[in-house]
Amino acid sequence: MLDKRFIRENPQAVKDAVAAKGIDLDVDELLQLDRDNRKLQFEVDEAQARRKSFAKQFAGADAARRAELRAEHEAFDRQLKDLREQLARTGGRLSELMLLVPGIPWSGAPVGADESANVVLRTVGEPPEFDFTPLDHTALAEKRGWAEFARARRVAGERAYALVGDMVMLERAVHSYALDLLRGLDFTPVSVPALVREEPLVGTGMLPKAREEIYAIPADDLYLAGTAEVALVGLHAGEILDVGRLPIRYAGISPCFRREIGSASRDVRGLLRVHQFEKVEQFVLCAADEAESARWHAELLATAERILSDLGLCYEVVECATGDMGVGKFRMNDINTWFPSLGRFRETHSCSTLHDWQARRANLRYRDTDGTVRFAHTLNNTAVATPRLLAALLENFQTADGEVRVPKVLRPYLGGRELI
Ligand SMILES: Nc1ncnc2c1ncn2[C@@H]1O[C@H](COS(=O)(=O)NC(=O)[C@@H](N)CO)[C@@H](O)[C@H]1O
Repeated sequence: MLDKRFIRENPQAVKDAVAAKGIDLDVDELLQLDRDNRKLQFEVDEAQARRKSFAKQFAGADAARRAELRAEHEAFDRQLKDLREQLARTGGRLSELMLLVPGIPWSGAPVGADESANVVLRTVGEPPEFDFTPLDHTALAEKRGWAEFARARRVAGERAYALVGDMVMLERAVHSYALDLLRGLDFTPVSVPALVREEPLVGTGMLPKAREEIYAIPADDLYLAGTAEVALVGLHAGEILDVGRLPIRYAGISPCFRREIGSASRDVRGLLRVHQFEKVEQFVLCAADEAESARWHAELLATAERILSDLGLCYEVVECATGDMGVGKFRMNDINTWFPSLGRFRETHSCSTLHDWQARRANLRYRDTDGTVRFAHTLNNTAVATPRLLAALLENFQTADGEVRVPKVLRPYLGGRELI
């Protein structure tokens, strides 16, 4: 959400963002609704003031005059009721459109309709060379009995999987390593609900836009969140935080659920695109200062790069285009990791700066040193998301006889084993 005053004063900037992000929103309709809404609000306020004067006139009037005043009063009340109904309709429509307004993308974002316009900023490490024909992660996991696909699908339908044996231990090792690393950076681990109400989904920007991607549980008016980011944004919603508590840094952990309607035919095999997965999420809530947000964006990105470098994986950092970054983003960098079976890089991390776009929706505020109450800035990035990252580890570190070399940083979590 943007500030209405900003939209009134910068209509072209908002229209440019709408076009660059491919949003279906008529900014002129919104501005007209805003004018109508303010005019109606003024008329209602004025009418209510006039209504108060009736009581005084009534008190000093004789019987005949009172009868006249009563008739006027009834006509007047009908008119006020009608005004209030118009105001409610206009206000409701305006609130709907305000939720569609995109965040203004930063000037360095490539302008383009989708990820094909993304620009690779740097590639780090080298794709592994094999002196044998490497297996893809699905074949390797099945060969080693590390995953159940067919049986899991009998239980949970398409894209379901079960991790078995050492794959479970590897997943926990990856998460524990990421959590320990984040704790060392003063991020507080928080295990958050994946069962959430509608408000934090609206606050994060997942609703109204991506409703068809979210599992809903209408019997309880609940939803399954696709990322811990939702609960982390919602955690302090409605509070006014003391500026001394900022920046709030959370390492959020939760299962993540996604219907993947938009990708129905893609990655239907294996562990790359599933309906339920586990993620450690980097989340920052900081003061409303662009330099502060830029600093945290760089830190969150560097931490994800450090994780991939520590794991020994080859990756590229990408500047996301306006049409790929999503409605609320100011800036988004993806990190794509090398997958030998694909012979290309696939996204494993996504780092975003949102300035106060989420905070306005979620009512996330803080009291500044001068006493001013401001909307905060929020940022997020993946630390690790499994099983997609496990698939990368299996494929990149497999040996000719189907074992997997354990990255040094994970060995302490796997009883010191160098091979699984
Ligand atoms: N359907 C899925 N199956 C497996 N992994 C997924 C799926 N969707 C996303 N991921 C993993 O989760 C990471 C983050 O997802 S994201 O939507 O890009 N971004 C977020 O959720 C942000 N909150 C940052 O984590 C992705 O980079 C990918 O590694």
